[in-house]
Amino acid sequence: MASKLRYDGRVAVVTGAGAGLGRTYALLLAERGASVVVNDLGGGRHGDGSSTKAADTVVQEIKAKGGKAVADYNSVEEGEKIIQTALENFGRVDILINNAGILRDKTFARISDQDWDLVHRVHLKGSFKTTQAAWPHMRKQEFGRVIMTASQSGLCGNFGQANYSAAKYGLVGLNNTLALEGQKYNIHCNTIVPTAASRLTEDILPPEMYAELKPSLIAPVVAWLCHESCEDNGSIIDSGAGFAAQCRMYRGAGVNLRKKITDEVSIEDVRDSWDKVTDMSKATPLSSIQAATGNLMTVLEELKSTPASGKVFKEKFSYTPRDLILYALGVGASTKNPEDLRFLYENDEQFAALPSFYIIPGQMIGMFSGLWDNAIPGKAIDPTQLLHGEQYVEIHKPIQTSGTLTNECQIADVLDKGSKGAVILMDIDTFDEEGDLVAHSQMTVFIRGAGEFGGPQTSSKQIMCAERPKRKPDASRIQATLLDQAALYRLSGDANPLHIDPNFSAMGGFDRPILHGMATLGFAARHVLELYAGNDPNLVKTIKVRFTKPVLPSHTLKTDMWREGNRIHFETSVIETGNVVISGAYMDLKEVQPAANMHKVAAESLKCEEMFNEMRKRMDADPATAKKINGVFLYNITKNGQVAGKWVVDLKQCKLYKGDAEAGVKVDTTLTVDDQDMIDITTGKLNPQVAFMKQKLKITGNVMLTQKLQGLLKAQQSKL
Ligand SMILES: CCCCCCC[C@@H](O)CC(=O)SCCNC(=O)CCNC(=O)[C@H](O)C(C)(C)COP(=O)(O)OP(=O)(O)OC[C@H]1O[C@@H](n2cnc3c(N)ncnc32)[C@H](O)[C@@H]1OP(=O)(O)O
Repeated sequence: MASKLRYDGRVAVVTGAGAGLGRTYALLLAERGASVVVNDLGGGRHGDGSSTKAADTVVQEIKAKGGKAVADYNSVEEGEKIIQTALENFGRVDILINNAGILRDKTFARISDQDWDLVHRVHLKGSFKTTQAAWPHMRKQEFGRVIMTASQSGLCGNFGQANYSAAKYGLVGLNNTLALEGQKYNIHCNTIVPTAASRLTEDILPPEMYAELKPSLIAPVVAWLCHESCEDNGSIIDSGAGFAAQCRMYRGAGVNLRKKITDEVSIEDVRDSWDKVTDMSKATPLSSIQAATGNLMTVLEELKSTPASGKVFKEKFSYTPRDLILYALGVGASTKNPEDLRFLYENDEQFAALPSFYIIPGQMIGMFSGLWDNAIPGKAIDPTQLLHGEQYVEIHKPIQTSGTLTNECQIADVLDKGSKGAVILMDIDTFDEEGDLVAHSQMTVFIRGAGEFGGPQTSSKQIMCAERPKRKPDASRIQATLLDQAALYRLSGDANPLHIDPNFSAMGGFDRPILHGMATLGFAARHVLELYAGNDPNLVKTIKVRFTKPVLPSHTLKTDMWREGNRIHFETSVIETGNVVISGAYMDLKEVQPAANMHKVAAESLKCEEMFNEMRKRMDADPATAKKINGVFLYNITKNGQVAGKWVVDLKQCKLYKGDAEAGVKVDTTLTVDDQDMIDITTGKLNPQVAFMKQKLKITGNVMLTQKLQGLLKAQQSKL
């Protein structure tokens, strides 16, 4: 067996050592060689009276066993006198066990000032006075072991002991700080939380338990804490009945009540986060004040680099009929379709906003609110790498044709798409002047190269696209965009230079400025509206799209549609490239109203596409002929002579462009396409527009006709 721990040469002061725990400590330490000051005022357990008997008896006991001890009868409130006794009798003080205590139990309402003060004076002030008197001697000798005596009544509370609990918990605080201040002088301060049979507990604990709570089962724990080889400092040890355990203050993982460093905290924020505030499942010990406050520093640092998620930005957006008309023009509404007058003419009986216009008020606010600053932790947003990723809108109430709307925008989430980029989800609620919700939108912005910041890859807040049916489209609509489509669209508020400035778009990696995603969406949504909602904006409930490839102004858009109940799935591609540019898209309608001319519109679109495809096939099959021909104009002329569509077919590149010279294609000939048939201009039967174009562009050269075109031409010629 290892040698017994000894305290030879050590001088121990034990307060309240006349009975109970104090007496047992004194006896044990003396037995192991310490010289002991047995302090006891000899009063009652309520702090009344005094007598020398208690201390004297213990001193005699010690001496009878051959130990060294001296009695002290001072009150701990005069702790300096007790320490003086140690110095005078033994020349030093090494160990101080602050054990003396009294009770003045009363329910809180009945505690008098005297009850309160007396308990505090004995426990808290007494420990302070005695320890402070010993402190300089311990510092000087660079050794000290101090014990505070707390209680479960302090740690947990106990009915009828408010004064005692407060004093006992106060001793824990005193212990914590003395442990820090004494450390460098090898003064260790620890706290015992005893549950023992003593005169303080004899009528509090049940008799069967009282018998088991012998002070002698706790004394070794205290003695160990007082030994020079014990390195604990600041520990709080709960002990009783031969059991001992460290107690600690723990703190839960907690929650940041603010979303951004500039935010304030509201009472509602606290209420809404309360579950997280009080969750102790991931609690860790509060080991030091540095660790505790250091954690707050970490929280602050995180806040500084946290996206503005959660912060609501409010701003107003005013518009007039002019804005609705300009927007409609920007997304391809045209007077050539009389049905479109309701979006283009303020005196039209049904004049209204296009459904996709409901996105505009919020999008503009979102773009300029500064909400994006710091959106991606640790990354600055490079505007040249920013692309509109997805868009959702849910229309709740029709807007007037002019007015002021209020938008509330907030970042819903920021997603990490690894090496591809970051995705910012922004939610926007738009309210009218009556405070009614007009629309809820979600705008998704893709920032290329801004990923890998450790964020989530997906979000439950993202409104998802829907997969289209696998069958062939139920209907399709083709419409060419203008070369100046982006220049026109940007007048609706999105002045992003990506859509107009060649230098800026080059920095973004594009050959020339690209079309706004919202312009493409506007075209596609109009196509669906026209074919499935009778061009009635009031039938539209929701629109959702994903922009999958950029569109260039002058590209020809083809929107394929699939009806599934009141949901119209759609997908938009660019005829010239074959690229799908909008996917996973849908429009939910209150009810479906197929266009009266749907069959015709769809057939017309398909005819154009078919023609184009035939030409491409022919080009592939006959490259020799193809070499001789640069381009062909295609005109879609309605019965009343209006040009409903015009394209340049670049036969070299096998691409179809919006039909004017700026597309950069040398045109060899022009074909006009009637609603039904086609006319070869070489017959001389030119309509005025084609003649003008031919003259203007000085068209000469070969005509290349597909077999189908030749057939149609023959039929037409025979009619003529
Ligand atoms: C403050 C200012 C606010 C500004 C708001 C907008 C302002 C406007 O002026 C800007 C515009 O209008 S830009 C024009 C319209 N948009 C476009 O042209 C973008 C077209 N899309 C693309 O080029 C690619 O899809 C591309 C590049 C976006 C992604 O393609 P890839 O890099 O090849 O990525 P991919 O491998 O397909 O997918 C990687 C992960 O990202 C998700 N994802 C893909 N496309 C997305 C899109 N469009 N939107 C949202 N998420 C998209 C994928 O699902 C994938 O995620 P996961 O790995 O989790 O499956």
